[in-house]
Amino acid sequence: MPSFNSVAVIGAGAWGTALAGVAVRAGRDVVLYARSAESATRMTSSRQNPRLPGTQLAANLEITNEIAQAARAEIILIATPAQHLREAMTALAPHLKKATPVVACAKGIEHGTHKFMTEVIAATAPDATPAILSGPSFADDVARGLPTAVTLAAQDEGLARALVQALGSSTFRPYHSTDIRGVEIGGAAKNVLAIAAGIAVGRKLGASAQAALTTRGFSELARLGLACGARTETLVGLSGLGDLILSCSSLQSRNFALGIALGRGAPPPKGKLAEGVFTAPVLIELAASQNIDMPVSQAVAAILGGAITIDAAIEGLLTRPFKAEG
Ligand SMILES: NC(=O)C1=CN([C@@H]2O[C@H](COP(=O)(O)OP(=O)(O)OC[C@H]3O[C@@H](n4cnc5c(N)ncnc54)[C@H](O)[C@@H]3O)[C@@H](O)[C@H]2O)C=CC1
Ligand SMILES: O=C(CO)COP(=O)(O)O
Repeated sequence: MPSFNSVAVIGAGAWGTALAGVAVRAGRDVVLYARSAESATRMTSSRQNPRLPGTQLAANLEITNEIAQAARAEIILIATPAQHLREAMTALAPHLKKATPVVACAKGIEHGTHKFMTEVIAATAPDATPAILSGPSFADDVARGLPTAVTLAAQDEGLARALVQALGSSTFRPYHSTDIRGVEIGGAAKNVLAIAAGIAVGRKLGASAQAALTTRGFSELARLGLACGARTETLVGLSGLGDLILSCSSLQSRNFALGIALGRGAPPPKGKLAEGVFTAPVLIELAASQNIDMPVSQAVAAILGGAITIDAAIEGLLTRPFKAEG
């Protein structure tokens, strides 16, 4: 099993900064890459990141604006938004050493190409080794050192284990897997379903409806996952059901919070990345291409796209024909 000592995190937003802290806690040499030279300089002197208020950056965390410096690390974690992954990888790829593990930490599916996160990595850096990290984990919780568990998948089980050893600690517990596709489908779909759960809460449909929507949401996530080759144990694990439960029930979730605002007819929270908005149209295109019925995700995509009102979408879901559970 390889052993790794250095980690670079690309993307100095909330999640990238929290993950950089994780790697420091695990005892690695860590560099955090910020795209803007100005924010790299500011973070270096203030030891704060406005995207993660209240978190003191570790004294030994290096912050850089030089992509070539970041590319020298033995492990790369990419924590940009999903739709920015290709751009970040394109800048990084020419500097990477062969076979460097590049771990996708974003949750989404690429517009236009329908590519999952590790597929974008493989397309932009064919000599790198893609992996994925996903699970129920708010950046703020992770940055505060609260206990969290996630799934970390790579095609090669030995590599997945080695990445877990390099990043894991008592408060950040990755479970290793080789089911890359299962991990990335769970992370992408849960954001769309969290918007639906938020809408139900914002519309005051009640706790029972919230539980029913979350469960039926899981059912469609699992249908798509299985059609795409994911394993059941992944779909019911941390990166699937675990993250879905968190995001469909916690006000900390930006996707859930967006749904609540929509349900109330209030303006969406400002300056907050809600990946489900970008994932919804691609997710339903992907589902259609696999002949998979995803009524809840379809309703979210139609609401976000302005094709249907929230009331009409709710009516549509409630009047679907009765059928066997599954
Ligand atoms: N915030 C959270 O609690 C969690 C977020 N995630 C996922 O992580 C991803 C990022 O989310 P956040 O960090 O919360 O968003 P954010 O909006 O706080 O930060 C995104 C960062 O990416 C940077 N960025 C954008 N394009 C870039 C590029 N080409 N090169 C380098 N940096 C670039 C931006 O400058 C910004 O600093 C999303 O896919 C999200 O779903 C996953 C787990 C937890
Ligand atoms: O992915 C997350 C928790 O696992 C963060 O959720 P939001 O992006 O909805 O805030």
